[in-house]
Amino acid sequence: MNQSTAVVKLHNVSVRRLDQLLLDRIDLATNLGEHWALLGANGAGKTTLLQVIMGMLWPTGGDVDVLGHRLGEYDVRELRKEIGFVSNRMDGYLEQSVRAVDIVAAGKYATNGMYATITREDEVRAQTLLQGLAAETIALRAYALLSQGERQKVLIARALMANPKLLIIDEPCTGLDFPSREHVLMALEDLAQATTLQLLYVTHYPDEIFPAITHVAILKQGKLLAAGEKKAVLTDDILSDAYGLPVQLHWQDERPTVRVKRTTP
Ligand SMILES: Nc1ncnc2c1ncn2[C@@H]1O[C@H](COP(=O)(O)OP(=O)(O)OP(=O)(O)O)[C@@H](O)[C@H]1O
Repeated sequence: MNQSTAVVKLHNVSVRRLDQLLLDRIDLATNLGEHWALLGANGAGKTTLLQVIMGMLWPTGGDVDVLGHRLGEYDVRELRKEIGFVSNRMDGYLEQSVRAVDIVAAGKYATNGMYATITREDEVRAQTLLQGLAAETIALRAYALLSQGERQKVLIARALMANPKLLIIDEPCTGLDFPSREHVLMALEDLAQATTLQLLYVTHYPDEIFPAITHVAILKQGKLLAAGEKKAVLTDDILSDAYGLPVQLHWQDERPTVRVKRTTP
Protein backbone atom coordinates (compact mmCIF):
# COMPACT_ATOMS: atom_id res chain seq x y z
CA MET A 1 0.00 0.00 0.00
CA ASN A 2 1.12 3.57 -0.56
CA GLN A 3 1.95 6.00 2.24
CA SER A 4 -1.71 7.00 2.38
CA THR A 5 -3.96 5.24 4.88
CA ALA A 6 -6.80 5.00 2.37
CA VAL A 7 -8.17 1.50 1.81
CA VAL A 8 -10.97 2.29 -0.63
CA LYS A 9 -11.26 5.64 -2.37
CA LEU A 10 -14.05 6.28 -4.86
CA HIS A 11 -14.26 9.57 -6.69
CA ASN A 12 -17.38 10.43 -8.69
CA VAL A 13 -17.96 6.76 -9.53
CA SER A 14 -20.94 5.94 -11.76
CA VAL A 15 -22.17 2.73 -13.35
CA ARG A 16 -24.71 3.02 -16.14
CA ARG A 17 -26.59 0.12 -17.76
CA LEU A 18 -28.73 1.18 -20.71
CA ASP A 19 -30.83 4.03 -19.32
CA GLN A 20 -30.39 3.12 -15.64
CA LEU A 21 -27.75 4.53 -13.31
CA LEU A 22 -26.86 1.66 -10.99
CA LEU A 23 -24.37 3.89 -9.19
CA ASP A 24 -24.64 7.63 -9.37
CA ARG A 25 -21.52 9.74 -8.71
CA ILE A 26 -20.32 7.96 -5.55
CA ASP A 27 -17.63 9.61 -3.42
CA LEU A 28 -16.39 7.46 -0.58
CA ALA A 29 -13.13 7.11 1.33
CA THR A 30 -12.34 4.45 3.92
CA ASN A 31 -9.14 4.43 5.95
CA LEU A 32 -6.99 1.96 7.82
CA GLY A 33 -8.17 1.47 11.37
CA GLU A 34 -11.84 1.74 10.38
CA HIS A 35 -14.38 -1.05 9.89
CA TRP A 36 -17.29 -0.25 7.59
CA ALA A 37 -20.82 -1.47 7.04
CA LEU A 38 -22.54 -0.93 3.70
CA LEU A 39 -26.29 -0.69 4.11
CA GLY A 40 -29.15 -0.35 1.69
CA ALA A 41 -32.51 -1.80 0.70
CA ASN A 42 -32.90 -4.42 -2.07
CA GLY A 43 -31.67 -3.02 -5.36
CA ALA A 44 -29.89 -0.03 -3.75
CA GLY A 45 -26.62 -0.86 -5.53
CA LYS A 46 -24.58 -2.66 -2.84
CA THR A 47 -23.53 -5.61 -5.02
CA THR A 48 -22.70 -3.29 -7.89
CA LEU A 49 -20.48 -1.22 -5.58
CA LEU A 50 -18.70 -4.34 -4.31
CA GLN A 51 -18.05 -5.47 -7.87
CA VAL A 52 -16.48 -2.11 -8.64
CA ILE A 53 -14.26 -2.26 -5.54
CA MET A 54 -13.09 -5.77 -6.43
CA GLY A 55 -12.32 -4.78 -10.01
CA MET A 56 -14.99 -7.12 -11.38
CA LEU A 57 -17.06 -4.33 -12.89
CA TRP A 58 -15.67 -1.37 -14.73
CA PRO A 59 -17.38 1.93 -13.81
CA THR A 60 -18.65 4.09 -16.65
CA GLY A 61 -17.28 7.15 -14.86
CA GLY A 62 -15.00 8.16 -12.01
CA ASP A 63 -11.82 6.90 -10.34
CA VAL A 64 -11.38 3.90 -8.06
CA ASP A 65 -8.38 3.37 -5.78
CA VAL A 66 -8.21 0.22 -3.68
CA LEU A 67 -5.35 -0.50 -1.27
CA GLY A 68 -3.32 2.21 -2.93
CA HIS A 69 -3.81 0.87 -6.48
CA ARG A 70 -5.66 2.82 -9.17
CA LEU A 71 -8.01 0.48 -11.01
CA GLY A 72 -7.15 0.45 -14.67
CA GLU A 73 -3.45 0.93 -13.94
CA TYR A 74 -2.95 -2.22 -11.88
CA ASP A 75 -3.43 -5.93 -12.54
CA VAL A 76 -6.83 -6.81 -11.12
CA ARG A 77 -5.68 -10.41 -10.46
CA GLU A 78 -2.98 -9.05 -8.16
CA LEU A 79 -5.46 -6.78 -6.42
CA ARG A 80 -7.85 -9.69 -5.83
CA LYS A 81 -5.13 -11.48 -3.84
CA GLU A 82 -5.25 -8.64 -1.33
CA ILE A 83 -9.04 -8.73 -0.95
CA GLY A 84 -10.88 -11.46 0.91
CA PHE A 85 -14.45 -11.99 -0.22
CA VAL A 86 -17.10 -13.92 1.68
CA SER A 87 -20.41 -14.59 -0.02
CA ASN A 88 -23.08 -17.31 0.02
CA ARG A 89 -22.70 -17.43 -3.72
CA MET A 90 -19.34 -19.20 -3.29
CA ASP A 91 -21.06 -22.16 -1.66
CA GLY A 92 -21.87 -23.85 -4.95
CA TYR A 93 -18.24 -23.74 -6.13
CA LEU A 94 -16.86 -25.63 -3.15
CA GLU A 95 -16.21 -29.35 -2.94
CA GLN A 96 -18.95 -30.32 -0.47
CA SER A 97 -17.48 -33.64 0.66
CA VAL A 98 -14.18 -32.10 1.80
CA ARG A 99 -13.38 -31.44 5.48
CA ALA A 100 -13.96 -27.89 6.72
CA VAL A 101 -10.29 -27.47 7.58
CA ASP A 102 -9.26 -28.32 4.01
CA ILE A 103 -11.78 -25.86 2.56
CA VAL A 104 -10.21 -23.20 4.78
CA ALA A 105 -6.62 -24.19 3.97
CA ALA A 106 -7.30 -24.12 0.22
CA GLY A 107 -8.18 -20.45 0.60
CA LYS A 108 -4.44 -19.79 0.60
CA TYR A 109 -4.31 -20.77 -3.05
CA ALA A 110 -7.80 -19.51 -3.93
CA THR A 111 -8.60 -22.91 -5.43
CA ASN A 112 -11.94 -24.67 -5.18
CA GLY A 113 -11.18 -28.28 -5.89
CA MET A 114 -7.41 -28.92 -5.72
CA TYR A 115 -6.24 -29.75 -2.25
CA ALA A 116 -3.10 -31.71 -3.08
CA THR A 117 -0.81 -28.76 -2.34
CA ILE A 118 -2.01 -28.24 1.23
CA THR A 119 0.86 -28.57 3.67
CA ARG A 120 0.78 -29.49 7.33
CA GLU A 121 1.61 -25.86 8.05
CA ASP A 122 -1.44 -24.70 6.03
CA GLU A 123 -3.62 -27.12 7.95
CA VAL A 124 -2.37 -25.84 11.31
CA ARG A 125 -3.04 -22.26 10.25
CA ALA A 126 -6.52 -23.22 9.03
CA GLN A 127 -7.22 -24.81 12.42
CA THR A 128 -6.03 -21.65 14.16
CA LEU A 129 -8.27 -19.47 12.00
CA LEU A 130 -11.29 -21.66 12.76
CA GLN A 131 -10.39 -21.47 16.43
CA GLY A 132 -10.28 -17.67 16.20
CA LEU A 133 -13.88 -17.80 14.97
CA ALA A 134 -14.92 -20.24 17.74
CA ALA A 135 -15.38 -22.99 15.15
CA GLU A 136 -12.54 -25.40 15.87
CA THR A 137 -14.94 -28.25 16.69
CA ILE A 138 -16.17 -28.44 13.08
CA ALA A 139 -12.69 -28.63 11.51
CA LEU A 140 -12.85 -32.32 10.66
CA ARG A 141 -16.47 -32.43 9.50
CA ALA A 142 -17.44 -32.50 5.84
CA TYR A 143 -18.58 -29.12 4.56
CA ALA A 144 -21.84 -30.63 3.29
CA LEU A 145 -22.81 -31.61 6.84
CA LEU A 146 -22.34 -28.15 8.35
CA SER A 147 -25.15 -25.76 9.29
CA GLN A 148 -25.47 -22.45 7.45
CA GLY A 149 -23.88 -20.56 10.35
CA GLU A 150 -20.96 -22.97 10.51
CA ARG A 151 -20.48 -22.66 6.76
CA GLN A 152 -20.27 -18.89 7.09
CA LYS A 153 -17.46 -19.25 9.58
CA VAL A 154 -15.64 -21.64 7.25
CA LEU A 155 -15.97 -19.13 4.40
CA ILE A 156 -14.66 -16.32 6.62
CA ALA A 157 -11.69 -18.40 7.78
CA ARG A 158 -11.05 -19.44 4.18
CA ALA A 159 -10.92 -15.80 3.05
CA LEU A 160 -8.49 -15.01 5.88
CA MET A 161 -6.11 -17.78 4.80
CA ALA A 162 -4.61 -15.58 2.05
CA ASN A 163 -3.87 -12.74 4.53
CA PRO A 164 -6.06 -10.11 2.85
CA LYS A 165 -5.81 -6.42 3.69
CA LEU A 166 -9.50 -5.87 3.06
CA LEU A 167 -12.20 -8.41 3.94
CA ILE A 168 -15.57 -7.97 2.26
CA ILE A 169 -18.38 -9.94 3.87
CA ASP A 170 -21.56 -9.96 1.82
CA GLU A 171 -24.77 -10.62 3.78
CA PRO A 172 -23.42 -13.51 5.87
CA CYS A 173 -26.52 -13.73 8.07
CA THR A 174 -29.07 -14.32 5.32
CA GLY A 175 -31.14 -17.37 6.22
CA LEU A 176 -29.57 -17.84 9.66
CA ASP A 177 -31.66 -18.34 12.78
CA PHE A 178 -31.15 -15.94 15.69
CA PRO A 179 -28.46 -17.90 17.62
CA SER A 180 -26.50 -18.70 14.44
CA ARG A 181 -26.65 -15.06 13.40
CA GLU A 182 -25.36 -13.94 16.79
CA HIS A 183 -22.55 -16.51 16.68
CA VAL A 184 -21.40 -15.25 13.29
CA LEU A 185 -21.61 -11.61 14.44
CA MET A 186 -19.68 -12.36 17.66
CA ALA A 187 -16.99 -14.12 15.63
CA LEU A 188 -16.73 -11.08 13.35
CA GLU A 189 -16.64 -8.76 16.36
CA ASP A 190 -13.68 -10.67 17.81
CA LEU A 191 -11.97 -10.75 14.42
CA ALA A 192 -12.43 -7.02 13.93
CA GLN A 193 -11.02 -6.28 17.38
CA ALA A 194 -7.99 -8.52 16.80
CA THR A 195 -6.98 -7.56 13.28
CA THR A 196 -5.39 -4.78 11.29
CA LEU A 197 -7.27 -5.61 8.10
CA GLN A 198 -10.34 -3.57 7.21
CA LEU A 199 -13.77 -5.19 7.31
CA LEU A 200 -16.46 -4.13 4.88
CA TYR A 201 -19.69 -5.72 6.07
CA VAL A 202 -22.63 -5.62 3.66
CA THR A 203 -26.19 -6.03 4.88
CA HIS A 204 -29.82 -5.00 4.53
CA TYR A 205 -30.24 -4.92 8.30
CA PRO A 206 -28.95 -2.15 10.60
CA ASP A 207 -29.46 -4.49 13.58
CA GLU A 208 -26.51 -6.56 12.37
CA ILE A 209 -24.06 -3.69 12.77
CA PHE A 210 -21.86 -5.12 15.49
CA PRO A 211 -19.94 -2.84 17.89
CA ALA A 212 -16.53 -3.02 16.16
CA ILE A 213 -18.01 -1.41 13.03
CA THR A 214 -16.89 2.22 13.23
CA HIS A 215 -18.33 3.66 10.00
CA VAL A 216 -21.41 3.18 7.85
CA ALA A 217 -22.25 3.98 4.22
CA ILE A 218 -25.86 3.88 3.05
CA LEU A 219 -26.94 3.51 -0.55
CA LYS A 220 -30.36 4.38 -1.91
CA GLN A 221 -31.27 3.89 -5.55
CA GLY A 222 -27.64 4.03 -6.64
CA LYS A 223 -26.83 7.19 -4.68
CA LEU A 224 -24.75 7.47 -1.54
CA LEU A 225 -27.29 8.75 0.96
CA ALA A 226 -24.81 9.08 3.83
CA ALA A 227 -21.35 7.92 4.85
CA GLY A 228 -19.28 8.48 7.98
CA GLU A 229 -19.03 7.60 11.64
CA LYS A 230 -21.80 5.17 12.51
CA LYS A 231 -23.60 7.30 15.09
CA ALA A 232 -23.70 10.26 12.71
CA VAL A 233 -25.10 8.11 9.90
CA LEU A 234 -27.42 5.74 11.75
CA THR A 235 -30.11 8.24 12.70
CA ASP A 236 -33.91 7.94 12.57
CA ASP A 237 -34.12 10.43 9.72
CA ILE A 238 -31.43 8.90 7.52
CA LEU A 239 -32.64 5.32 8.01
CA SER A 240 -36.27 6.33 7.41
CA ASP A 241 -35.16 7.90 4.15
CA ALA A 242 -33.03 4.88 3.20
CA TYR A 243 -35.79 2.35 3.73
CA GLY A 244 -38.77 4.53 2.78
CA LEU A 245 -40.68 4.12 6.05
CA PRO A 246 -40.51 5.87 9.42
CA VAL A 247 -38.16 4.01 11.76
CA GLN A 248 -36.83 4.54 15.23
CA LEU A 249 -33.39 3.51 16.30
CA HIS A 250 -32.17 2.49 19.76
CA TRP A 251 -28.56 1.95 20.79
CA GLN A 252 -27.56 -0.54 23.40
CA ASP A 253 -23.97 -1.63 24.03
CA GLU A 254 -22.86 0.02 20.76
CA ARG A 255 -25.36 -2.04 18.77
CA PRO A 256 -28.46 -0.50 17.10
CA THR A 257 -31.95 -1.98 16.95
CA VAL A 258 -34.52 -0.62 14.53
CA ARG A 259 -38.30 -0.57 14.85
CA VAL A 260 -40.94 0.84 12.54
CA LYS A 261 -42.50 3.93 14.10
CA ARG A 262 -46.27 3.44 14.44
CA THR A 263 -48.41 6.55 14.65
CA THR A 264 -51.32 6.24 17.06
CA PRO A 265 -54.70 7.16 15.54
N1 LIG B 1 -26.12 -6.15 -15.23
C1 LIG B 1 -27.16 -5.40 -14.92
N2 LIG B 1 -27.86 -4.79 -15.88
C2 LIG B 1 -28.90 -4.00 -15.58
N3 LIG B 1 -29.33 -3.76 -14.33
C3 LIG B 1 -28.67 -4.35 -13.33
C4 LIG B 1 -27.55 -5.18 -13.54
N4 LIG B 1 -27.09 -5.62 -12.34
C5 LIG B 1 -27.90 -5.06 -11.42
N5 LIG B 1 -28.84 -4.31 -11.99
C6 LIG B 1 -29.85 -3.48 -11.29
O1 LIG B 1 -29.12 -2.55 -10.53
C7 LIG B 1 -29.79 -2.23 -9.32
C8 LIG B 1 -28.84 -2.44 -8.16
O2 LIG B 1 -28.56 -3.83 -8.06
P1 LIG B 1 -27.61 -4.43 -6.93
O3 LIG B 1 -27.61 -5.91 -7.10
O4 LIG B 1 -26.32 -3.73 -6.96
O5 LIG B 1 -28.39 -4.03 -5.59
P2 LIG B 1 -28.24 -4.58 -4.11
O6 LIG B 1 -28.27 -3.39 -3.21
O7 LIG B 1 -27.07 -5.47 -4.00
O8 LIG B 1 -29.57 -5.42 -3.94
P3 LIG B 1 -29.89 -6.72 -3.06
O9 LIG B 1 -29.76 -6.27 -1.64
O10 LIG B 1 -31.29 -7.04 -3.42
O11 LIG B 1 -28.92 -7.79 -3.43
C9 LIG B 1 -31.04 -3.12 -9.30
O12 LIG B 1 -32.12 -2.35 -9.74
C10 LIG B 1 -30.70 -4.22 -10.29
O13 LIG B 1 -31.88 -4.73 -10.89
